[in-house]
Amino acid sequence: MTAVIEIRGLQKTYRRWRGSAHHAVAGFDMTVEAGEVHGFLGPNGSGKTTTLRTLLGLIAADGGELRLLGRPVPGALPEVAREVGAIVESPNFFGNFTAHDTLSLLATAGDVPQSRVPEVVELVGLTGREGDRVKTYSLGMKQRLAVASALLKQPKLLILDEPANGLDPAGIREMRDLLRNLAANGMTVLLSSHILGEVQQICDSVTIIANGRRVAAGPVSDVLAEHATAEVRVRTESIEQHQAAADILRQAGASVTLAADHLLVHAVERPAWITRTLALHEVYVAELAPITVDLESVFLELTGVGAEGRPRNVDQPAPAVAVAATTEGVN
Ligand SMILES: Nc1ncnc2c1ncn2[C@@H]1O[C@H](COP(=O)(O)OP(=O)(O)OP(=O)(O)O)[C@@H](O)[C@H]1O
Repeated sequence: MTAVIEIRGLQKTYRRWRGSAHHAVAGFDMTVEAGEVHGFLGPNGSGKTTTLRTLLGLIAADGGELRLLGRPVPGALPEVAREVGAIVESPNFFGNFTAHDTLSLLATAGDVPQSRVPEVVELVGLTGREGDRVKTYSLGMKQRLAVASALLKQPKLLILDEPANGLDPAGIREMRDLLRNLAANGMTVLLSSHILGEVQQICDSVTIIANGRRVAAGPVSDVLAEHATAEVRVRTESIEQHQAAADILRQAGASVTLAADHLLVHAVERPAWITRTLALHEVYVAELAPITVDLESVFLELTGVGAEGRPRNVDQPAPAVAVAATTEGVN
C-alpha cells in the first residue's frame, strides 16, 4: 500500500501570553494508507486541529517531516493542493444562496468545470434540494454541502475535522454513509472525531493522540485486540454456587472477581476451559460471555492522564524538546 499522509516527528509549540511555551504537538507520527478511512482521535486540546492545520500549510511546524501524496509539504503544497479536499474550519455559506449557486461559484473560482456541480450534489445526497436556499438546510445538509465543496476538484484525499460535530443521530448516520460511499469509490479519508462509536463503525484504522503525543495507532481491530481484556462473565445455574465456582476456578489457577450476580474471570485464553473445569466439579454454567472491548473504553484508558499530568500510555519514544516557539500562537 502507498502512504497518502506521512507525518514523522511533528512538533508545534505555541508561545502563550507572557511568553510561556506550550508544546501542542510534541513529536508525533501518523501514516494514512491509500484507500482507507482513517480516524484521528484525541480529547479536546490534544493537538488534532494543530496537526491538520500544519499538514495543510495553514500554520508552520517547528520540527518534523510531513508528506501528502508522497510529496513533502509545505514545499509541494501548490502542486498537491488540487488533489486534497479539506474542511478544517467550519465553512460559512451565504444563507440566501442555493447549494447550486454556492457550488457553481466555488467551481468558477477553483477553475473546475460546471458539469462537476451536479455530480458532487449527487455524491453527497443533496439531489432535489440543490435549488433550496442554504438557510433552509439542516446542520447535516450544511455539512454535506461543505463536503460537496471539498469534492469539487475530485481530490484523492479528503480531510475532515469533526464532520459529525453537532449532528443528531440521523445526521451522523448520513455522514457515515457518505464517507463509506466515498471510500468505496477509492477516496482516502482522514477524519478527526470525538464520536468513537462512529469511528469504530466507519474507520479502517486509527491514530489516537493525547497531549500532543501518539498513544496508539493501527487497524481498528488491532488497536481493540491489543487492549482487549480477555475477561469472561460467568453465571452458574444458581447464584448460591458462585462462591464455590470462584474457589474451583482459583484453585485451577484462574484470577476471579466475585460480583453481586456473576463472576468475572480475568485473562482467559479459552472460555471453554471455564465450562469444563466447573463441570468436573458438577457446577454447570448458565452464561459464559466474553467481555467485548470497544473503542471508547480503549480511548478512555489510553488518553487518561497520570498523576504527573502526562498521558499514561505513549507508544512513541520521547522526542527532543521542540525548537523555538513560532509566533502564530501568540494570544
Ligand atoms: N493559536 C493558538 N495559540 C496558543 N495555543 C493554541 C493555539 N491553537 C491551539 N492551541 C493550544 O494547543 C493545544 C492543541 O490544540 P488543538 O486545537 O490542536 O487541539 P484539538 O485536539 O484539535 O482540540 P479540540 O478537539 O478541542 O478541537 C491546546 O492546548 C490549545 O489550547
